[in-house]
Amino acid sequence: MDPSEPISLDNIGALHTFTGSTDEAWFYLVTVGIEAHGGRALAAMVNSMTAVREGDEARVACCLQDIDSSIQDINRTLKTMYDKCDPYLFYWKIRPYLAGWENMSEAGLPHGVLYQGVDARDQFRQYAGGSAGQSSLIQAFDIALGIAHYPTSDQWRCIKDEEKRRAAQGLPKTKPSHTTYLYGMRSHMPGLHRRFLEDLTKAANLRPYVDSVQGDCARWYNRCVAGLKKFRDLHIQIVTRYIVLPARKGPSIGSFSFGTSHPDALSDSEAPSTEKANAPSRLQVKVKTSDVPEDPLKSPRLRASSPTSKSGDILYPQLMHADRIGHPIASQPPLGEHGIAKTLLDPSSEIIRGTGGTDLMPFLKQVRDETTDSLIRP
Ligand code: HEM
Repeated sequence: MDPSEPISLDNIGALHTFTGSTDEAWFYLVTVGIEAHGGRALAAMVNSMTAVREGDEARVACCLQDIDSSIQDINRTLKTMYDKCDPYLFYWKIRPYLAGWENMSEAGLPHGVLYQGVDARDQFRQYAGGSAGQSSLIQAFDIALGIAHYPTSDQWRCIKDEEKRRAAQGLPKTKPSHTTYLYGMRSHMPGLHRRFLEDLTKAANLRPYVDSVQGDCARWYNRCVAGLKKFRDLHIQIVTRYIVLPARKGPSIGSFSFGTSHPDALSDSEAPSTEKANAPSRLQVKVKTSDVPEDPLKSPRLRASSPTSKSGDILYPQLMHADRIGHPIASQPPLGEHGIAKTLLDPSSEIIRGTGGTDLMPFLKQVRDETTDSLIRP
């Protein structure tokens, strides 16, 4: 980056990537570009809250206008993902490095990954993969605008297990508002970002104020909410192109490429419904639960190897069930046919997981709809 120039997509580059591809670099750079546009919105959020406390209606409207303009820039930047990041390459080549190993039992990692030689005792660890769900910027918009999120049914199941565990250990129950996936992602943020979100939550006063004064404030407030809803619509379209469709299609080269039609061609109504997104796949391979070891310590077979050849394919090292010395296990369906996002143990459910382990389409749609719910009615 040239420090004398502003942070923009033309002025930043990636020093390191897993794959050495420009597609991977672009995936990170677009995210950075979005964060850069968000900077001025953060200042406007804090400013607007002070203005509310001082009862300065005109200033509140002005700050909301700044927030709106930053969201518009963010949305324009998000759309550029298609320009230099190919969905097929993303799903099959880049994403395995980002997938993580938390809530990934369905992908064959019921206990996470065995860390050997890291500390005295070899143990399984579970870590969520990298996701821009860990962006403190987007959560800051939600907090400032008073947009509330709730656990999904999928998360409730995890919460119930967690509650049982806590009860067994005599620990108090978790707080409901602290049990959403988005809240959990805060533990992956830098500490100061997390603290900022906590402080912002304590200070948040915009929505009730705007609701009481209406007028210009409500108009700009609703534009901000509509902008954030648009962000989530665009993001759902991206997830459809980059995860849902490749996961459904399987690794046939040429299925998606730079020839992919522009996202604008995929209208909101064309974004897949939950039912469509979860429809049975052509490449679905049934796996018996009995095929999967109860205790992977006794039967480890999830070591890296090749999905396509015995000698190993360095493009997809994480995608193959293999024995301890890396020989593919013939009776296991190679994860390479599905990608790490797909459920394997319960093909009838056809859940597609995000890198954070969410049942992603229902989750993303719920978050989008919760955004719309906070529009202020006159
Ligand atoms: C190829 C591009 C992208 C893909 C495939 C993608 C995929 C996903 C997935 C699967 C999730 C669900 C959570 C999980 O389990 O990981 C998610 C969440 C999220 N992503 Fe992305 N993402 C992409 C780009 C971006 C970018 C550039 C941003 C910008 C900040 C972003 C922001 C978010 C946010 C904020 C969430 C949390 C849900 C929400 O607040 O709406 N994503 N993403």
